[in-house]
Amino acid sequence: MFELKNVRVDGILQIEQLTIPENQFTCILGPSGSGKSTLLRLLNDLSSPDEGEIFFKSKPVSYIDPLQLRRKVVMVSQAPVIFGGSIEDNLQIGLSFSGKEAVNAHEMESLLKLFMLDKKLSDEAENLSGGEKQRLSWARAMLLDPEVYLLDEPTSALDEETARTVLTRFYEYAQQNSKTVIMITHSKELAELVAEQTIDMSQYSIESGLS
Ligand SMILES: Nc1ncnc2c1ncn2[C@@H]1O[C@H](COP(=O)(O)OP(=O)(O)OP(=O)(O)O)[C@@H](O)[C@H]1O
Repeated sequence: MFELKNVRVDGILQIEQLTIPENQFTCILGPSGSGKSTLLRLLNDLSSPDEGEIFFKSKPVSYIDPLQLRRKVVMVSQAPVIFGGSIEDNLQIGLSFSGKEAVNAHEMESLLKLFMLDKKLSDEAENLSGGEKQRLSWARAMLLDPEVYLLDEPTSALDEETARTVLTRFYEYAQQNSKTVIMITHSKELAELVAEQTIDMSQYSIESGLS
């Protein structure tokens, strides 16, 4: 699904060749500062390499309209993005940004259940805890039904049990719907739970001392 060739981000990353397969769950592991988020941002053109090329479905990312690319390749960032208003507003806003039709309350409630969010759609999103906001942000991405999910430590603010349950459910959804998932995690245990392959960033990090 993605191929990186001779990619260099000055002072951060040097990747001669890396392939990330379609319809699989890939986990990115590596020490803090090793360039995991930088790699993820390259994949949906939120940043560009100083050298080299990234291909999405054999097409150079630099030739694809960034908005079109980001409809197919959706990022759930480390710090959840929450808008003013209710939980429902926060779920629908992603759809309206991308010109998609609104979903009904039943669909949104099922999603809250999947993410173990015991809240009403009318509740204020700003009042949610950090871990709840993280899951709301993730749920919003799911409504967009992208081909690829880029997840930057989506369970970092969750307790171990909730992280395992939510991730297992998401894994099952991804399997059933042939989604490609690329997830950064610091947890080897979570990676073992869901990863079909792992990328160890130490080998690509210019800060060689990190490995
Ligand atoms: N826009 C930027 N300009 C300059 N340096 C940057 C920029 N973004 C990231 N860096 C640096 O690049 C290195 C890699 O950062 P990155 O966020 O990709 O690491 P990471 O592996 O995701 O770290 P963590 O696990 O702590 O989130 C860090 O040293 C960071 O300070």
